[in-house]
Amino acid sequence: MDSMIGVIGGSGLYDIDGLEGATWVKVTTPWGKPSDEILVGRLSGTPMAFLPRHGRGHVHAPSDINYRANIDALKRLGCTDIVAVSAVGSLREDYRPGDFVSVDQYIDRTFARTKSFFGAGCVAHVGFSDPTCPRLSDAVARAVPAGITLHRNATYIAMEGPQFSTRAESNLYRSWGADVIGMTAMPEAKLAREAELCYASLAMVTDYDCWHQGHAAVDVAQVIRTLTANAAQARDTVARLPAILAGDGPGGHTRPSCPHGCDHVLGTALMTAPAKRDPDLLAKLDAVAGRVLKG
Ligand SMILES: CSC[C@H]1O[C@H](OP(=O)(O)O)[C@H](O)[C@@H]1O
Ligand SMILES: Nc1ncnc2[nH]cnc12
Repeated sequence: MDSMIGVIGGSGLYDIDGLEGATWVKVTTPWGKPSDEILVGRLSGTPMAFLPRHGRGHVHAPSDINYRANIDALKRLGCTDIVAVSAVGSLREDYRPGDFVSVDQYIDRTFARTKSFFGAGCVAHVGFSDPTCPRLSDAVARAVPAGITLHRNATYIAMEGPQFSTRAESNLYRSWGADVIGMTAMPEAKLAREAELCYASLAMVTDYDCWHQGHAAVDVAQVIRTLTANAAQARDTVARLPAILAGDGPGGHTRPSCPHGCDHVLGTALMTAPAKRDPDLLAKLDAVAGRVLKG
């Protein structure tokens, strides 16, 4: 299979540099408009697509992002892998502002978002015990430049927002064992799984949320200060990724099927009997589930 890396940029990352032949492309989807046009080009020869999650100029709030359109658009363009860059608050002393975090578990506390491509007329249940792809997460971890502290195997709590947490909530999430907090990884990671895309996180700690007695409670100015200082390292990480992924594969821009099965989850997930499926929904699922619905 030909590989294409999709990068979803979070707060503070609205474009990437160094893409050869870079063009902003408008992608239409059956789920509505993605957050923005998508920057498509090649990095070290590997096809790459970059989508700013909040749109250029940060116009979409976390609850208003069209997560389904974003994931569909990236899949429609040919992405096989998604690296989700995000700003997070730290819920632990040893995760300091400026540190990078590789998330591999999520707690979903969001409640005002559409979380599935499937539903009435085509019901599906995909496995989500391991929401990120270990192969892609390892590659992202190896791409983080030397000198940056990287914490691996972290748990991310996704809150609805847009307000930051109360101190009682922040302490509650700490007691649950969550390591970092943000507002956007859900339902993004769930939808990437449904679309059979490998998904990995590159989170950047920007603040200590509000639980830490020794630090002021989070505010946007603090988040932006840390992000501005870190954006270059996030861009470097993305720039190093193609060579690392190519070195893991058979060479060229092809890659074998995901050894963890991310690209085959729909094989066992569809519940609705073929005769009972809704043709309108099936038509919308052409990019996301075409592999299993065709023929
Ligand atoms: C600007 S602070 C809150 C904002 O930042 C994070 O965005 P992203 O995950 O896209 O990097 C957080 O989730 C909130 O949306
Ligand atoms: N403390 C925090 N809470 C939620 N989202 C965040 N993004 C960055 N810092 C955050």
